[in-house]
Amino acid sequence: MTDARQILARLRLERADFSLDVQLRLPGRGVTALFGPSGCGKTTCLRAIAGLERAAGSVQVNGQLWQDDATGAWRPTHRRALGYVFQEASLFPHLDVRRNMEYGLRRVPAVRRRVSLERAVELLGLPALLGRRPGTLSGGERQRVAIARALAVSPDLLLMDEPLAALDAARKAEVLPYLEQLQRELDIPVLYVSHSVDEVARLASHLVLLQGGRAIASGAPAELLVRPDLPLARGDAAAALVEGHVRGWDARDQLLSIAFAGGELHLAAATPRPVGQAVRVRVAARDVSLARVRAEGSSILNLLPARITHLGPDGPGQVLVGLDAGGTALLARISARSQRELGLAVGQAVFAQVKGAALAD
Ligand SMILES: Nc1ncnc2c1ncn2[C@@H]1O[C@H](COP(=O)(O)OP(=O)(O)OP(=O)(O)O)[C@@H](O)[C@H]1O
Repeated sequence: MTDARQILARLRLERADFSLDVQLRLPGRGVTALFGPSGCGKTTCLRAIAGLERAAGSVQVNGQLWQDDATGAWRPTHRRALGYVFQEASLFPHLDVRRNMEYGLRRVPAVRRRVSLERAVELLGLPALLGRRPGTLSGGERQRVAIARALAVSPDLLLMDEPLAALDAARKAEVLPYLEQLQRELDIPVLYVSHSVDEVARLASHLVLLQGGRAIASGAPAELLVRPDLPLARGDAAAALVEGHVRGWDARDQLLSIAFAGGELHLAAATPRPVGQAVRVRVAARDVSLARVRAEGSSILNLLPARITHLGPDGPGQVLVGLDAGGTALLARISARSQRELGLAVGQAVFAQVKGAALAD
């Protein structure tokens, strides 16, 4: 990584039945998702970076040293320029939305204010809610206030701990576009704890996989999601992330065409998207079948020439197949019988038949 903007953290911490031992080198911009099963240490990592938990090691955020045990440097949490958003918004019930936001601002010197309160209010769509008390807001609205409050302190790093986990699907869908918007509009790096692959696929530009207090992989989501040696590529939820751009929309058939390195994908879509817009498409492994020859007279719209890069068992009677479609990695989950009957082997050219695909955003 040559970019001077980096987040570096070396964190070691021992508990009775848990130990954290990670060395993170993360991009100093964009959204980095910390992903892993319950109890793997995601929250502990975030809290240690914030200085809420005392881990041994060092923390450096885009050139600012927050902790360095080698020199004894330690900035307490209130002197780290960070915003923290929790699963549940912890707002003062007796203050209206504006006062809740102003409360967090008292400690921020005027010279450090890069994001104005008005800007944060506007980015999270809150102008109409400023006079309301938290008790009168929906869960999604409360969480938007919590995010705006964290932004208004002009943080150098925004830490978000499962900010959508307490919301139902409809409220999640309401808040997600705001998270995307603030990512587009503000240049503030975000560490985002999640155990939802959907959120990672949609928001993350970098992904760290944690397991048992260790970082087992760190890299681009599209690469890690399909790595057969990692848990994400296993099981029924496995899906590849295809990065491409909108080529067009067919109004009669309500189909969106997405161009990507391996060809073109057609997705059902009721509304058009601007031509040229960058999009991510999720292609579930179970929605990809394989053929040795180009199928004729098939109802499958998406047929992509690909080469097999990996073959391995994945559960009873199932095989995970890694594919390279013109430089884009895909996964297929097929039956062991099909693999045998088709005589599939690594290196072979096949046609990937994609039955379904969905925009990740
Ligand atoms: N205050 C604490 N005291 C003792 N053990 C703790 C404390 N907080 C967390 N732990 C333990 O440390 C380990 C890591 O917890 P952590 O909350 O970081 O996991 P997580 O990946 O964020 O989990 P989840 O997805 O369930 O929130 C777990 O075994 C947990 O039980």
